[in-house]
Amino acid sequence: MWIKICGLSTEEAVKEAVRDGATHVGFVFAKSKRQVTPEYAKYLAKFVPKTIKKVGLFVNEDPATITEIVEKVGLDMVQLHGQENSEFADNLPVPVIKAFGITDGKIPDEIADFKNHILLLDAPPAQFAGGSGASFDWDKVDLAALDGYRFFVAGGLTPDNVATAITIFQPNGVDVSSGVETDGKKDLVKIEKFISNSLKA
Ligand SMILES: O=C(O)c1ccccc1NCC(=O)[C@H](O)[C@H](O)COP(=O)(O)O
Repeated sequence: MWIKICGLSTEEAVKEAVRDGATHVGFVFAKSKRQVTPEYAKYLAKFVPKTIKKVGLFVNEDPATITEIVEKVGLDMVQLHGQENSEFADNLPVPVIKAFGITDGKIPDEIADFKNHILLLDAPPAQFAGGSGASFDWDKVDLAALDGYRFFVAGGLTPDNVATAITIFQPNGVDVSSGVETDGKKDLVKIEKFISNSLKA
């Protein structure tokens, strides 16, 4: 099971995620309250062993800028939260996670173009492109539409509901940001609980 802790912006939170068994850590480079500079992400990356994937989040960013940040920080993967198409993803220098907002349980037909990439099922973008803490309607999703795809479930996951999400979706991975925060800051106890509950599920 992949466990991705997203929107990390402090040394303590990165170290906690690493210590507890996260397989992926996410740094947000899009405009956001969780945004980090490439320079600071490079510093945080020093606390991430090579076995754990460092993922950079972008929203409709220019590919040259993404490539520059990938190289500068040493990112292993890129997560795209905008209207990027599969050709855009195919031309990036590292593997891609493509976020799809799920409305009324409908898995978008576009996922077919991203078969070679990893999907991230998320709440539909509203005020924010991601990281909103909102869920989508798990019960309405046609799970058969996901056959043959590698995917993370995300959107409103918490230490308390992650085991249920794993039971329903049998995903390759789970991803969280808001659900391991208290008052807008990463909460080390919640990170530990999220990871241990994911591993137990
Ligand atoms: O976290 C952000 O601020 C953000 C900004 C722009 C694009 C994506 C962003 N975050 C994505 C995530 O952190 C997660 O991968 C996903 O959306 C789930 O977030 P959450 O519901 O907060 O757990």
